[in-house]
Amino acid sequence: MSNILANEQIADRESERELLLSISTDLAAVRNHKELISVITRRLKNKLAFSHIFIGIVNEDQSTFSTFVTDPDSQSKGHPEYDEAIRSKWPINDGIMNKVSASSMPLVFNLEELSKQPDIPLYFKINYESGLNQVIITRFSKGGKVFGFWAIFFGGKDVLDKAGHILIAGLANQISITVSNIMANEKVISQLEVIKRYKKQLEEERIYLKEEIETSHNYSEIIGNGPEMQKVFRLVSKVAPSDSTVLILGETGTGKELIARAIHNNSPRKNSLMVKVNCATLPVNLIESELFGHERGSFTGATERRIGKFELANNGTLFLDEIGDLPLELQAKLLRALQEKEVERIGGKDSIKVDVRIIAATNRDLDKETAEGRFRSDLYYRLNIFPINLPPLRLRTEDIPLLAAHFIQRFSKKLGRHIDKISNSELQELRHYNWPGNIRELEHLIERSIILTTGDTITNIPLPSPKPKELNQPQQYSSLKTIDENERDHILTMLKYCKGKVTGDGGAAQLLGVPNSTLSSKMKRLGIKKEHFK
Ligand SMILES: Nc1ncnc2c1ncn2[C@@H]1O[C@H](COP(=O)(O)OP(=O)(O)OP(=O)(O)O)[C@@H](O)[C@H]1O
Repeated sequence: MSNILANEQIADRESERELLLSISTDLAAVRNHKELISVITRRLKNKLAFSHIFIGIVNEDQSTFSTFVTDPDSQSKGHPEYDEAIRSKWPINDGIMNKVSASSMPLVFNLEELSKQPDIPLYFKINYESGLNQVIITRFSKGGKVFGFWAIFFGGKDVLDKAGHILIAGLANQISITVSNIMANEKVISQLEVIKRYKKQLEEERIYLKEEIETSHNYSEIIGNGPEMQKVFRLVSKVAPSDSTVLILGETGTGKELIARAIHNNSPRKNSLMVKVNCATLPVNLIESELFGHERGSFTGATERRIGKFELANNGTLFLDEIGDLPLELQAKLLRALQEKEVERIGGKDSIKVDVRIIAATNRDLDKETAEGRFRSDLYYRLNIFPINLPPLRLRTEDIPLLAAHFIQRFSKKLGRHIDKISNSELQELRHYNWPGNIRELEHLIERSIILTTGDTITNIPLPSPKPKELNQPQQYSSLKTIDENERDHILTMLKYCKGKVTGDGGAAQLLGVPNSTLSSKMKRLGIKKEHFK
């Protein structure tokens, strides 16, 4: 008789060993939660006759645990509190899990008895209320640290003998290895996601830089032989080697960005980036994110984390173009960043140290803007450390022949033409024109002339013609007026001359050599309305 028992026990152990061996092969192939639950239910449900299983993982706080997987066919699924139960975080120190944590063997609990406790965790309560009677819970541990739990719920009572407990302990060991592999796998996947996001961001930055190089660096030659520009060049060479903040002032198209690049390229920061931010073209919240960056989800539309131009310019130069147009609420934030030399991304918690040289530019009269409360005086003082005034082209007509030759050479090469001269009479015309759009206007006019010219000499420059008398008189620009006032007067003169035509052929935007949108925004800013010029 005892021999028969011994034989049966030997046979049972054999079959358990086989089960452990074969399930370990299946578990080794598991990659995710779904496959894990599928192997456990497929291989063990009949053998152990359980009703429901649950695997929980200890959270980073080490004092709570959360669901890792549950049996999708559990009979407790219909319970009204089931969803809440599997979504919650549970304290380990609940009188049950802390006991399991301390035991190397599975522990058995009677759900009916547990349910009599006033503070029974919801998870046990709903399983009891769903008709389950017993739960066997085993800890998962690694390197002496408990990192999860495996709970097996049964409908009957006293369903497992000692051998069953030993089998569960053995299985728990194998399942814990699989769970830990899945967690490691998920960590790698999420890190890969982060790397992918960084890669995307770097790609965006690369595109930004490429565009910047294509649009600006090719045009880095600065022409200017006359005394006005020579004075500017002397200032540039004095200030470039230092880290001083520079404020470049001048009308539109006078070459402020070109000078900013020259300062950067002649500074010790030349091997890092000069990053440009146009403070006039973006709405407030976008400029803030443009300058300081944002964390993912910090505002609607912030689907990715993005670094700001301050960070991008670290160790280099930040060129704040149209600084006079920066909204007041951002002026305070900019001032703080300049003073503290650190920035905070929108939605971020930490400050990031930045080492950035600032060059700012504007065509506004900042003295007036400050006096009228549109520009913070403290920010103005902070920026106005080394001002450089760029003269308008009408005050340095001696540079016109060289500039014209420079642009003729550039555009005939670009357009594949062989034009290398301009007739004397046309050159005289250029010298007498008033250049409201300054060098940019000259640049555009020469490009247009090259397209229209058939021989090798430009004989006709499509200057606004017949030129309105007043446009040929530089003295109309009063040095007593502010840049804005002069600009307003000039735009009005042009609009009147064009009989109120703002855009299109022969319209004021074309004659001023600026895009339609630029003229419209200038008119808005300077308060120019239809009734003023019609
Ligand atoms: N001294 C110069 N020599 C050669 N090209 C110049 C010079 N100054 C300006 N330019 C050219 O004129 C155009 C306008 O210059 P830039 O964009 O630097 O002007 P800006 O003052 O920054 O204008 P805005 O105020 O409208 O931004 C550019 O294409 C630039 O290359």
